[in-house]
Amino acid sequence: MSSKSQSSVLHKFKGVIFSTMSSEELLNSLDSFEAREDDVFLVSYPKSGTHWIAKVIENIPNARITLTPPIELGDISKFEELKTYCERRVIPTHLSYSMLPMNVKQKPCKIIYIIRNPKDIAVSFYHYYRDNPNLPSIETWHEFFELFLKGDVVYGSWFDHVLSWEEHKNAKNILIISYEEMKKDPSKNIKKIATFLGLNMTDSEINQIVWKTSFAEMKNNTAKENCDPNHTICALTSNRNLVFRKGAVGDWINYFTSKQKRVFDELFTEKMKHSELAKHFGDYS
Ligand SMILES: Nc1ncnc2c1ncn2[C@@H]1O[C@H](COP(=O)(O)OS(=O)(=O)O)[C@@H](OP(=O)(O)O)[C@H]1O
Repeated sequence: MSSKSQSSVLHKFKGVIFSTMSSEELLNSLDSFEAREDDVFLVSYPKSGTHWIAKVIENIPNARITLTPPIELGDISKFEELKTYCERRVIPTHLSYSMLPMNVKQKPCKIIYIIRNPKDIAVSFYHYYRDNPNLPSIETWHEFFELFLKGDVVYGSWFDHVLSWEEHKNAKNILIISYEEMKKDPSKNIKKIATFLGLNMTDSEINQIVWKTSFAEMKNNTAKENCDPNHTICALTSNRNLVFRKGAVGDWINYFTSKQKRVFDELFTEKMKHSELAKHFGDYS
């Protein structure tokens, strides 16, 4: 760590590290959030592709939705702010299942859980930590790898996050979307998302969304959207330039040493041995 200490920008809530952009008061009050039956929660561990899926949903014709800022970003006034949205709310969050407001679990709110190969997440997260003034400074990939492995990063351990969703993966109101499957067949997955939300689309509308939400197109539009506070769906920065880095599958190979790969794979095999969600990564892990 250099210029900033961990404690100046981070704090712990229920054993999990959060940025001070999520106030303790807000986190303590999550259970007082009033969910609406038609709310859609867009849930992910950081760097799993949240902005991508949000953009897909925003572009579905006649969806009549409003993308809100993350539920855990800000202070206690957040819940009042969320009440002001009249349209169907799409609410992003990086919270694990156990931290999700009670009310969301009691209502038939729809939940889209996005998953991604954790090695690519680690690399994406490393760059994000390194360049984000709202997070502690990280000197090297090696340093970040050790923190990621121990879960000593914002939102905690990737393993704990995914496993918290594992037993809910077959619930009727939960849709699992994988980054790798989105990359392989965006049309199929965009259709899956629309159908899950009860919306129909023609093939030509789907093709339009594939184009509008391609990595190149989204990266090109960041300059425009950076100035628009309505496009802040990231809980850790409002600077979208930090979000659109490479958009590739398998970039981990350029960072992991063979020893790091072995250590990570051993931990993965041990922690994820009963996980069906892990199968979504196919050959990429
Ligand atoms: N359209 C599209 N296609 C492919 N990949 C995309 C797309 N949009 C975002 N990304 C990549 O997703 C990574 C960021 O994930 P999140 O949006 O979840 O980030 S955040 O946690 O909300 O900040 C980050 O991954 P890396 O490039 O590997 O760092 C983004 O580049």
